[in-house]
Amino acid sequence: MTLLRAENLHRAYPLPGGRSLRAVDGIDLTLRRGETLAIVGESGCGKSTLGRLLLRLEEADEGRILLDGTDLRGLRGAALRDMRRRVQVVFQDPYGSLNPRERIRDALVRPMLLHRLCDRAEAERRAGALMERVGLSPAQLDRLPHQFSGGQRQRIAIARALSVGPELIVCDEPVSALDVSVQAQVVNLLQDLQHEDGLALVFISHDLAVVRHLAHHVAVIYAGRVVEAGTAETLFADPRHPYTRALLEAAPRTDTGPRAHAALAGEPPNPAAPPPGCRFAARCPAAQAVCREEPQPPLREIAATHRAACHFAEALPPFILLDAAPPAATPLAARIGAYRAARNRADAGDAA
Ligand SMILES: Nc1ncnc2c1ncn2[C@@H]1O[C@H](COP(=O)(O)OP(=O)(O)OP(=O)(O)O)[C@@H](O)[C@H]1O
Repeated sequence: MTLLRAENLHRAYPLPGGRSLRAVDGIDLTLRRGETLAIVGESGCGKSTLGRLLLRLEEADEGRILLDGTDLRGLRGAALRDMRRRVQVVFQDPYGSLNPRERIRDALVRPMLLHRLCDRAEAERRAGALMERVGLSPAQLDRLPHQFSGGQRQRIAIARALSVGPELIVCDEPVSALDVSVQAQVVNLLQDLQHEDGLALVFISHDLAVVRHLAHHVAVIYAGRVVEAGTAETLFADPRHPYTRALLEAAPRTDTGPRAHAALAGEPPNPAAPPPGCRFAARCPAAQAVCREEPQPPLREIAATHRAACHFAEALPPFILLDAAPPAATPLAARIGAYRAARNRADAGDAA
């Protein structure tokens, strides 16, 4: 069932003065066939770097990426080309990834010819069918990218990814640049395609509201490391890392309002000089001396399919999300205080 496994992935960027910025700092992931793994975290936490490593658009410094048990890092020639067919990508900005001077017909036909999947006539026929699959008309095949809306362009990018029959699509913030009303349509399309083709998706996003709707599994990244991972159901109902809780608290709650970026008090640590202890300690309302003094604890199992990297994962109080609280703007501390107060009220109610 496992399609993709990443083990101990590292990627550092050299900085002047011999220092380095550890963008991805020891990440493990598992994704099963036909499922969606969401990678979430704030801007700069390393999500896109991780996506590029999985796609081999960039090489990991260390670690393994296994697709059906084969390490992608060793692949060359025909084997690498086949991997590039099996693992496709959809980026945030389809306008950037579609050639503005290339007709949609050519954008869809070219990958099929490149991978020698069929002849041109058949590729043209398939291009028409792909347009229909993503909710566009084959009559639009001779248009250029600028003649489509943002949402339509993202549908085309998805059609292009599908054209070569992938098993996995890495989607890097695929709906973040779209209007909220269009976001849901594109997410629904991805889910339909996944259902029909048994596609696996890595869905990179800062938007927990979107992730909640489509992920089977979620990995929460902070400062280059996974701090919590589990099924979406468990993670949203019973988050055990204070960072996940803070992200959930800071995320907009409704599907109607604008999706602000998760606003958390304070800043993530400088990835070129992370603190010696837990990287979240400086922003964490539950932090104690051990969090600053001991190295960041590794991910450990706290229930079947649920892991968290926090000394106090089990000791945290039940998580209560206050729907009444205004989204996004409230500082982290106030939010933590608000859900603590709600918990206390709930406890008092239980005792009564
Ligand atoms: N090519 C690069 N050279 C140097 N530093 C880089 C490079 N690419 C990314 N970084 C740095 O690595 C860290 C992780 O960046 P990355 O883009 O992976 O994060 P992200 O979570 O995807 O953020 P965003 O959502 O803003 O894209 C950041 O500190 C970023 O500045």
